[in-house]
Amino acid sequence: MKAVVAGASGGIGQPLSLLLKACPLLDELSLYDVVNTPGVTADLSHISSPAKISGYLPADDGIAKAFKDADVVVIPAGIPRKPGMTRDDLFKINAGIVQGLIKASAQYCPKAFILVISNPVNSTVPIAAETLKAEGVFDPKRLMGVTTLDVVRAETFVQSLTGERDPAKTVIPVIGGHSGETIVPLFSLAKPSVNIPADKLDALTNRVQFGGDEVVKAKDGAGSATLSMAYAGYRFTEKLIKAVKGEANIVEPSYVYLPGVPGGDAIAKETGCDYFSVPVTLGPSGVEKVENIVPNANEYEKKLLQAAYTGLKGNIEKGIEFVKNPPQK
Ligand SMILES: NC(=O)C1=CN([C@@H]2O[C@H](COP(=O)(O)OP(=O)(O)OC[C@H]3O[C@@H](n4cnc5c(N)ncnc54)[C@H](O)[C@@H]3O)[C@@H](O)[C@H]2O)C=CC1
Ligand SMILES: O=C([O-])CC(=O)C(=O)O
Repeated sequence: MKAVVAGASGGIGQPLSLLLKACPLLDELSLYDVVNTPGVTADLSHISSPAKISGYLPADDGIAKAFKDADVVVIPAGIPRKPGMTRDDLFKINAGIVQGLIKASAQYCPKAFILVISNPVNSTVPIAAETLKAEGVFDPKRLMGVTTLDVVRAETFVQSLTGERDPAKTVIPVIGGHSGETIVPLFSLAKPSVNIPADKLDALTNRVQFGGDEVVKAKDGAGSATLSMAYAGYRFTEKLIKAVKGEANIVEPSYVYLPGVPGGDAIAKETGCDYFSVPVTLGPSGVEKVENIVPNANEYEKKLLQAAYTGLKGNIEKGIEFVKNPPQK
């Protein structure tokens, strides 16, 4: 099992690479970035775990060597937000970065599972899908936008109300997209159920939707969530690897191309969105099936969902357009 991290020298890339280097399920870890991979690789190579590590820069066809025959490609490459920016403001720069890395995946590891972290996820995943389509290697079951940080935040923020010692023991589906109002936590479907006082629900929901802004503000110009994102990115990658290796009943929300995955058509019809984050059952071929929990949302959540659909449709269209009608240079 070989994983490649693209953007490995960054704020997310370094701690994510650390967690992956320590993961006993991996045989090979390859680090790719446009800067600093020799240092990060040398440092991580001293860790006594099974995964063999190698690092590459663009020179000497580094991207080909980095991606060659990878089973899993994780992409946290691209610029992060500064205060006052939306995730959509990152589109201009990150769209092209993601497209380039997806082209490399198509060329050097066409069967890899691709996990997209780079923002705006609502648009970068459609960019990835359209690029893979154009390269003739698109398998929707193998492309996943990483929205796990929203789930992790929902679990964490609700803990003050549940009093559970381990926040991750409460499973909360968070669906929709990955930005502001497109993020919809479904606390009414928490397992075990949680009792949220009516006067606390708005604030809790808003904190999950805008948790990213909280970190951007606190970092005060030095970027956005990196450590919690590395944790979340690792959590999703580890679940995928376990599922690929045959472990059953692994479910985690992820942002996927609905018309291409089992169970997705009904959700696309209901939401009017072709890309949506929903609980995904992971298996040896990636997305085994998706679960339509939208009808189970309560009235409060259904209102949130209406706002999410509107925002998402625009973000998705923008990503598709970027590939179909590339901006003139
Ligand atoms: N999906 C999610 O929940 C989250 C997504 N993000 C997003 O993740 C991305 C990365 O964030 P940070 O790590 O904080 O940024 P960063 O700036 O610290 O790191 C980004 C890295 O990407 C590298 N890079 C740039 N162009 C590249 C290319 N063409 N090929 C390979 N590497 C390239 C840079 O050299 C840098 O090392 C941002 O777009 C951010 O918005 C951040 C938090 C959560
Ligand atoms: O807020 C940002 O820009 C980074 C991000 O996606 C998150 O923390 O959820």
